[in-house]
Amino acid sequence: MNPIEDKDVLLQNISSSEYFPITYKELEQEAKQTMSVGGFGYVRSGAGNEETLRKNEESFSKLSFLPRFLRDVSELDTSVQLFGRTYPYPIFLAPVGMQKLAHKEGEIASAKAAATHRVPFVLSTVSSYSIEDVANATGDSPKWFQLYWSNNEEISFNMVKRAEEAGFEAIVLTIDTPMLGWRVEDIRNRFSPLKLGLGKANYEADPVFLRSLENQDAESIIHGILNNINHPTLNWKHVAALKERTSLPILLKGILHPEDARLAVENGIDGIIVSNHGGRQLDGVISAIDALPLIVEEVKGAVPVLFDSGIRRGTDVVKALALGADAVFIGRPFIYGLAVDGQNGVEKVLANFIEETKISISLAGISSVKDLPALKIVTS
Ligand SMILES: Cc1cc2nc3c(=O)[nH]c(=O)nc-3n(C[C@H](O)[C@H](O)[C@H](O)COP(=O)(O)O)c2cc1C
Ligand SMILES: CCCCCCC(=O)C(=O)O
Repeated sequence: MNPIEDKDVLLQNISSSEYFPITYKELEQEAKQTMSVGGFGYVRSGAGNEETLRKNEESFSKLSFLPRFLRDVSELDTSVQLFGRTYPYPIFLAPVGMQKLAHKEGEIASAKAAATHRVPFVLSTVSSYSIEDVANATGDSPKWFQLYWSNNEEISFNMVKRAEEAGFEAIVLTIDTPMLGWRVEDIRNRFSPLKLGLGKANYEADPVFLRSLENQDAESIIHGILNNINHPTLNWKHVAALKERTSLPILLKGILHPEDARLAVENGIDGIIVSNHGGRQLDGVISAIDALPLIVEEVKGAVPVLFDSGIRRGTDVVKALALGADAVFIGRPFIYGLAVDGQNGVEKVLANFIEETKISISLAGISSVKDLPALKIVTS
């Protein structure tokens, strides 16, 4: 594929009479206009003093490319192979719960937008539409399921079984959220989406969860979710038990310490997602991009290493791949696109990411995503 062959997206951006924000800051500003104060605050904010949220972006700015020239960059291969499948770009959509906060069509709109680009969509456990709703709306497009462990582990196993039956292709177990971080903005806004019942679709559709309740009225369902969603006992034994219950690849999301990466490989995990949850969990942790090379060095190619937290534009995608990530997830930027213009907004955000990524790889003198680890990056 010629990197500048498909100029439609760029031309659309330049010639369209309808304004659509391009940069992250512009997207954030536009999204703010369409969302409730509590909803926007929930998406935008990080934990504590937002040190990590800021660091995630600042660390990217400190990385500089050392590009190569006089190489033929007329053809570009952006595809990536993971778990026996080929995806057209190294860009996926991160699991983000309760997307109705951004748009009434929530995950259905985002998943359809991902499908138009054949980009994998990761459905959160606490989504506003269920596993089955999203599967029915998106056919055979690539989808993964993100699992928040339930204290009643049979609920976890049943959700994974439902995802498997609905055609989801991988399970992402989030390990950095045994409980919610200290979210100052939400406390200030008195905003608790789970207490409002915004993330209940997968629970309401789960017979094992419903059977675990004494009553099945709205209040009991929310109470049941809250009893299960904080899961401080989660440990490696649960990971082993999960492995026994599914044949799908399992990725652990939230790894920052090389030792945990080593344990993940030892425990037969299929993939690692280096992430600090977008600075929403433990404030003061290392920026995810600074943690990435440590994990890549430890894992030595034994399993794919994926990345999220702080990706704001195509050059960030290229930096993460150059530092050894096999693919990256976009979080807040696509949620802002969803808030601004539903499915269309997510499609545009993705199109802009894809175009800027393609242009940046070529300008760095590289012709294939697989060769990006050869691109030199310095800290300045
Ligand atoms: C509003 C919001 C909700 C999120 N919900 C989930 C979730 O349900 N499960 C999960 O594993 N991560 C969740 N995340 C974290 C994302 O998957 C991802 O790690 C994070 O957004 C990356 O940071 P970035 O948005 O700054 O790029 C959420 C993030 C946001 C902003
Ligand atoms: C205790 C888990 C609640 C998760 C809520 C969704 C999420 O991950 C977030 O960052 O917010």
